[in-house]
Amino acid sequence: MEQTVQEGERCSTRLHGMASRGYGNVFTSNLFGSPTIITADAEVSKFVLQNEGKYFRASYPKSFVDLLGKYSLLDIHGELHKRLHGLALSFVNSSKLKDYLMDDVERYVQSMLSTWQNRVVYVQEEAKLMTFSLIAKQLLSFPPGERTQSLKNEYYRFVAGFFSMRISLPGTTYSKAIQARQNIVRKLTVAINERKQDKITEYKDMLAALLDEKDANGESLTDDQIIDNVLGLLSAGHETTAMSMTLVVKYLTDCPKALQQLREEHQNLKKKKAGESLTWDDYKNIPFTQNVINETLRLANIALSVFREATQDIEIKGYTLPKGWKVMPYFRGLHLDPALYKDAKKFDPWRWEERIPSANFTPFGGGPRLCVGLELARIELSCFLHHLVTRFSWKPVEEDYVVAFPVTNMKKKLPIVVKLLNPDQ
Ligand code: HEM
Repeated sequence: MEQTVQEGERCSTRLHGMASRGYGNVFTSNLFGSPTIITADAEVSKFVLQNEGKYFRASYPKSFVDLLGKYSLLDIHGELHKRLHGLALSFVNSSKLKDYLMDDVERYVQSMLSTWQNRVVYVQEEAKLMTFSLIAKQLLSFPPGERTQSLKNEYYRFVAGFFSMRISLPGTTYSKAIQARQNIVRKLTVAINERKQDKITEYKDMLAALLDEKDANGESLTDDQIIDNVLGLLSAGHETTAMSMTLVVKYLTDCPKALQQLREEHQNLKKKKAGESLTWDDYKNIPFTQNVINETLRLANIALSVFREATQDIEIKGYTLPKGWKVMPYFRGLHLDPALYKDAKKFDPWRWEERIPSANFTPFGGGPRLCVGLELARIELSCFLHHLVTRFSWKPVEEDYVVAFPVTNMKKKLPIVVKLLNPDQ
């Protein structure tokens, strides 16, 4: 029987209230001032993701668009989206990962971990610092140091604006974020101009790819388009991975059996010595590590949801989703649904030994907007885990817990103390 989803019909009206209300459902709310359908139903969510461009279009809150810019991947559609999505994807495809991006990851991970002994380490802080430096290197060839640091400082004022009230009065978080965006734009304009004057053509970074890009008529991208895309990748590509690194440490701390099995998998890799790099072949040969990563992504739900809008009335599973309504596939609801995952709130990497339907697991979204950096993220996590578990043991300094809204964070930034497994190394 056909149903039209009515406002307030089911469940909660506040996102963070949903965790206690049961899952596997379609219900409505009013978010960011718009009537919104929230779906934690695998079939409906998959339909929404797959039909991007047909019945749905990405539609992020105004504050996101103000900050990321009108040419960021999140807010472009149709042919331009297809072209720039393809370009971003080609920048982090498997052959580039294998040929040189994985080497960067190895270097940056090892450099971070080399400073972790004999002090309290706030994993969340360190991971964010490292992944920011890494993406700044991969996008812009910025070396670690002053230039990256100054970009990072502006970035953190900028990112604070995403979930703030859109109030443009002096001193508000939002207007500080807009100011930070302008500062970042200035820095990126300098980088573009330097590159245009530079005779060296050997850069292998995303900026080089964006500067070289031409459409069918031979037209290059404008500086505004390039800047918004760099900023989009900078935002999409580092805190997500850093938070996954942080949470995997938390989950392994609480599950010694998984830590033990993970450590053995890495120690057994062709009997590697601690400190030796993880190679591409190793990466393809660590199934338990991939299970740990999947389980971390499932439980952590770093991307809580994505934002879409129905472009026409559309019926799915007996529901009519009205044209113009916002639609949010809510990944936390999906990934913690006890009907889909037994003991859904338990960290259980062994559950991945059974096949789990792809519609039930969408940490990277799906359809035409599937995350372009998913393999880079998996490699960063694999290299991090490899060096962490083969070189160190650790203990939490104090109890810490996950804050899940509006973005996932550890309340105390996950303080740990780290010891070398083998002090003679
Ligand atoms: C654990 C880490 C990550 C998670 C959980 C994650 C999650 C997601 C999700 C859910 C989307 C879909 C957005 C939508 O449909 O509207 C997405 C898109 C995207 N991600 Fe990631 N991501 C991660 C890492 C990365 C990395 C490392 C990069 C950098 C290369 C990256 C770049 C992007 C880009 C550019 C998009 C936009 C794609 C488009 O709209 O065409 N992500 N990501």
